[in-house]
Amino acid sequence: MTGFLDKEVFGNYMLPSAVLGLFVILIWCWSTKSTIPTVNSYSGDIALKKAHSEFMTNARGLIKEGIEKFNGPFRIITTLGSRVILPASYTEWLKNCSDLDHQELVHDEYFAAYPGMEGQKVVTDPRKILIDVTKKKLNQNSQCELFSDHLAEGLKEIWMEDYDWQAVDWSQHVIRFVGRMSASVFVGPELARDPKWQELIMASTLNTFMGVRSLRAWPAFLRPIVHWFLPELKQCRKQMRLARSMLQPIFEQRAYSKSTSSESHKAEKFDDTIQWLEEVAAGRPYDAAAAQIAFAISAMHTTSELLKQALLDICMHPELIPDIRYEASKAVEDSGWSTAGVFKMKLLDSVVKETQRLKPGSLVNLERKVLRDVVLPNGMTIPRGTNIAVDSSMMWDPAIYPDPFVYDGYRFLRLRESGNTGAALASSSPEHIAFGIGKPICPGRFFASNEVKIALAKILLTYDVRLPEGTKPKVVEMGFEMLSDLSAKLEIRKRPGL
Ligand code: HEM
Repeated sequence: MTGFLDKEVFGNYMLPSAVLGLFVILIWCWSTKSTIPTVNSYSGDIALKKAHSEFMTNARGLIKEGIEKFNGPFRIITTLGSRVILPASYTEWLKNCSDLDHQELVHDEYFAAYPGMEGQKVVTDPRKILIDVTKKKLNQNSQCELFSDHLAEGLKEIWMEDYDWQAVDWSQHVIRFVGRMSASVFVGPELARDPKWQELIMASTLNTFMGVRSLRAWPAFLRPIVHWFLPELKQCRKQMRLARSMLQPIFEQRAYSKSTSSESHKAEKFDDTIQWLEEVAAGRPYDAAAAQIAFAISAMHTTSELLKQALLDICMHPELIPDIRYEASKAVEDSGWSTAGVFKMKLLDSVVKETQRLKPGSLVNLERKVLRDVVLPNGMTIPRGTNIAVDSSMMWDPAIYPDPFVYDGYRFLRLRESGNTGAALASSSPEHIAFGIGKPICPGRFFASNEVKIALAKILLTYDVRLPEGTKPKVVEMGFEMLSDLSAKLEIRKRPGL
C-alpha cells in the first residue's frame, strides 16, 4: 500500500515538479549565461580548439573586440574555462564589492590543492598568516641594506669587475639577483648565500609556473590524474621535499636556541620571515617550509619581470641614465641604502612605474571569484562561481596618459610633482592597477618597489649598461600574460674609476 502511494505521489507530483524544476534551472542558466556575450565562440568549435588558440595567440585582440562590440562586460573562453572581462570603468565598483574574492580564484587556478603546490596553499590560506607577515614586516630600513649588500655580492660574482664590455644573459641573471636579494629577507643572509638554496628557489618558482601552465592545458576532469605524471609537477613535489630537508635543521636549531635561552642568555633574534611567520602565527599551526616556497613564488617572477623590463627600457632610452645616476648617488650620499634614500629616487620611481604601465604582468588584472550572484552597475547579473577580471587598458588610455604608447620616463615624476598621490610606484589607483586594488592589493608592493629601485640604482652606479647593437627587446604575449623578451641580453662593463 505504502509502495503504491509512493509511486502515485512520485508519478503525479514529484516527477512533474522535478521536470519543471529542471526546466526552470535550465532557463535560468541560459538567461544568466546569455546576458554576457562571448567574444571567441565560433560555430562548430565544439572542442574549443579555435577558441583556445585565439586566446593564446590573440588575447589583446579579443579584449579589444569585446570592448568595441559589446560596450560592457563580455566573456572570453580561456584555457581555464570562460572568464568574464569587465571594462576598466568597473574598477571602482569591483574595489567596493564584498561578494568577490581573490584568494579562492588563486586557489583554484593555481591548483593549490595538488601535492607539490603547497606554496599556493599557504598564499591562499584564509587565515592570511603569510599575507599579514608581508603587510606588517616587509618594509624596514634594514631590508634596503640587505638588498644592497646581497646585490653587490651577486654583481661581483656573476657580472664580475671587467672594465671591458662583455655580453651577459640578462634574462637569467635578473632571476639570480632578485632571488638572492629577496632570500636575504625571507630566509636570512646565511641561506640566501647558499647556492643550493638559490638554485632551489629559482627552479621551484619556474616549475610552479610551468606546472600551472601544463596542468591548464589538460581538461579539468583529467587533472586529478595527470598531475601525478607531469614532469613539472613531479619536480615541484621533489623541490618541496628538498626545501623541507634544507629548512628543517634551521627550524630545529632556532627552536633549540629558544628553549635553552634564559634571562642571562637571550635567544638569538632573527630578522627574517622564518621568525616573523612564527610571531604572526602565534601558536597556530602552519607549514613553515611551504611558506618559504610561497614567498619565493609570490616575489620572484613578478619582481624579476619588472626589474628586467625596467632596465631594458632604460637601455632603450639611455638619455635617462645620467639623471638617474645623479639622483641615486645624491640620495645614497644623503640617506644611505635606506627607505629614506630609496624614497628620494623619484625619477627612478617614475621610470619603473612607466615600465609597469606599458608592460604590467597581464592584459587583465583584479582577478576575482564571484562568491554570491552579483548585479553589475549596468544591471547584468553575474552568477556565483564566475571568474572575473578587469581589462588593463586604462593604462594605455590616451584620455588618462597622453601618447599612451610612448615610453616617457618622466611621466609619473611630473604627475607626482603636480600633486597626484597615486603616481608613486607603490601606490595603486584605478588608472594604474599593476599591483592590484582593494582588499587583496599586493601586500609586497613596497618590498618589491624598494628591491627593484635599489637594484637599478646599484647596477647603474656600478656598471655601464647597453643593449647589444641591432637588438630591440620585444614583449611577448601569451594568453593574458605579458612577458618581457624571453632571451634578452645586455652588454656591461664596470664603470671606469670605480
Ligand atoms: C613587481 C612585483 C609584484 C607585482 C607586480 C605584484 C602584483 C600583485 C597583484 C596584481 C596581486 C593581486 C592584487 C589584486 O588582485 O588586487 C598581488 C597579490 C599578492 N602579492 Fe604581489 N606583486 C609583486 C610582488 C610581490 C612580493 C615581493 C610579494 C611578497 C613578498 C607579494 C605577495 C603577494 C601576495 C601574498 C598577494 C595575495 C594578496 C591577497 O590575496 O590578499 N607580491 N600581487
